Amino acid sequence: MSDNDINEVEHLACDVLVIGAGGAGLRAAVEARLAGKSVIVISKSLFGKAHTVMAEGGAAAAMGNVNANDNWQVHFRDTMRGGKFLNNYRMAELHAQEAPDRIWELETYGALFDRTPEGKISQRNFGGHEYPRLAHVGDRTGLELIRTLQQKLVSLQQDDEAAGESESKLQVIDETTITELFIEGGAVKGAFGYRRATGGFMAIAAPAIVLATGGIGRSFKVTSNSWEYTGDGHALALRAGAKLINMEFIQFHPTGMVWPPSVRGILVTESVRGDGGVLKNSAGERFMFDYIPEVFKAQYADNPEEGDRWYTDPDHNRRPPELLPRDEVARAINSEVKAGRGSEHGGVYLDIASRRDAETIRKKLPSMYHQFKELADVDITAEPMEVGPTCHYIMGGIEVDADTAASAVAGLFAAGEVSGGMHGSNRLGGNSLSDLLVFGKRAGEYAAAHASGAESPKLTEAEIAAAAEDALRPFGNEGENPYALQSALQAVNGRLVGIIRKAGELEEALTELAALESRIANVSASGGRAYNPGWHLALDLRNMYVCSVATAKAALERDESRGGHTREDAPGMDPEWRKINLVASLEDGEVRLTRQDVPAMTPELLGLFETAELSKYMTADEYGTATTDPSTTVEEA
Ligand SMILES: Cc1cc2nc3c(=O)[nH]c(=O)nc-3n(C[C@H](O)[C@H](O)[C@H](O)COP(=O)(O)OP(=O)(O)OC[C@H]3O[C@@H](n4cnc5c(N)ncnc54)[C@H](O)[C@@H]3O)c2cc1C
Repeated sequence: MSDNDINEVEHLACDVLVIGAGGAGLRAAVEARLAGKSVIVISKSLFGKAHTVMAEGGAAAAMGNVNANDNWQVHFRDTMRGGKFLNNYRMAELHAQEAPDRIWELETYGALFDRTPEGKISQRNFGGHEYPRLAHVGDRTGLELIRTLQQKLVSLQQDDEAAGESESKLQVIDETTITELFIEGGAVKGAFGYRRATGGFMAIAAPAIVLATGGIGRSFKVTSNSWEYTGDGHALALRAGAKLINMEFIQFHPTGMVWPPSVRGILVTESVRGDGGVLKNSAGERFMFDYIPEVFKAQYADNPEEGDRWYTDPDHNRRPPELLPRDEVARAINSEVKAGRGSEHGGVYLDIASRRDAETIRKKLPSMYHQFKELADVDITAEPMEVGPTCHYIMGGIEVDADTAASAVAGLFAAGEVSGGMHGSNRLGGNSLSDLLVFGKRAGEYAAAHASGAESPKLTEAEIAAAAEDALRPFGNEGENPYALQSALQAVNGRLVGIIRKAGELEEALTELAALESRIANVSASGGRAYNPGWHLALDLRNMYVCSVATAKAALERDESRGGHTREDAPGMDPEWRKINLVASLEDGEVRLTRQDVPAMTPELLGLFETAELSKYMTADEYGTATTDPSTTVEEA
């Protein structure tokens, strides 16, 4: 039997297919199974190996365990401020309201969070959050989250067995990459993929699909993301007819490792700053005090003494500027390095050694301690770390309905990092783990509901054969090596679409990307189909390409600076741009951009902010109708 014999295709079927086994995918799978549906979860990497497992700092939820003043309204306000008011307000509202329940629910599934002295779930400070809000397990929160959700999956499988089912109705297939979605009449009906280990093909019929594939970070060389984050879900959705929004907004986390070169980009958790670490330049100055933007001046300390007092007395002092939202801190580091005040290897210093005792550091930041000791031979209890910005997260993603997580394609849902809107132009730390729990659950629930009313779809041999032919094309090509092409793509993005952008450079990026298009279409793979990472990368490249074009086009169009999009030639936020989402779709294989209104916040939610604050972001006609209720002002709510 030849390699590409159609008879080798495995045929599977389920009610709800979940693509991605990170936090969003697993939470969706649990919900869909609890709703009585048969579920298949597919994961490109090993089961359990997802971004979620790498999450360090914690999950943001206004439980009020450490500061009783916290509540969903304060969390909502922080999230909108962090996103510079471009967020889909309804997603931010649902997220703030439901995150505490999603965390407590994890406890009922068996999660063991760190505790306060009174025995409640402990919560830590993070940038942009007014109160300590991140439920955590040391600096290994994602590991506990994934462990717990996997355990829940196993218990649901055991329930199936106890109920006498011959096979569980919740199946997990790992090391399998989905390369195509099947669409008929504007609705999804299944997916096609290959097993990485054997190269064998698989076709899965399903009336409802949840995309939970994470981000795009591997389109940049310096990134905290791992190999599988190649924008697959974003690209699958585009090709299926769904839309992407806000693709210009990419988060460069301020603190990645910068030395040695082999580990450049690996994340240094924000918890280091949340737990007292400060940023210094080569002159030993705490430079963040020079970078507090006008819109945040009221909330951040303007001197080190007040900033330091805040750690023990947050009710009477303002936060230190090291805890500004990530976009602000990343830009500040970039400016210090550019001004010649950087560290030896092109970053700045992050110092916790002079601020906390060695035992506290080792207890609160065990992974960071080991990471620096083992990878850089630096003892963070005795010396500062060298850090610099690293591509970390994409705020842009599949446009979804806030309540149902449904995309524009019938039966196609999205949750977690692959979806867009929730975080506006910049995500606050900790808001991703809570986002994926809240919207993972919703996606599972509504996908199950969609499947209930749907007929079992049929996949045709012709469409399966076409998907197989596409997947095998690199073996017949005589083009370039996929690794060389990935490097070329990363170089364009890093040089021209990075942390600071200019119109001329973005135009250059689009020209260079266009030149890469045919080279990527002609990428070649050699060898057999079993365990062939070169072939796998060849298939991923077209996804990275289309995401990169969407980002560069939107970054060129948005001539203002906001959150994770900084235009040197258009500094400052423009209130007119705040009203606009840039929406990408695919027409005849080309990425097209359209402008779409950002949904207007309800008067009740506008009323949670003071007019003076809204006036910094919005035009007068937008906030003019806001009635500021004195009982819910920024200080009191
Ligand atoms: C080092 C690090 C630390 C972080 N710390 C925090 C933190 O403390 N708090 C916080 O809120 N956020 C944090 N984040 C961000 C957060 O972890 C991620 O945004 C989040 O986990 C994304 O979850 P997800 O479920 O959307 O996707 P992921 O967890 O990324 O999972 C994606 C899944 O999709 C699969 N997949 C991808 N493509 C395909 C395909 N084609 N076919 C089949 N499967 C596919 C992958 O194999 C994987 O199973 C951190 C991120 C990193 C990198």
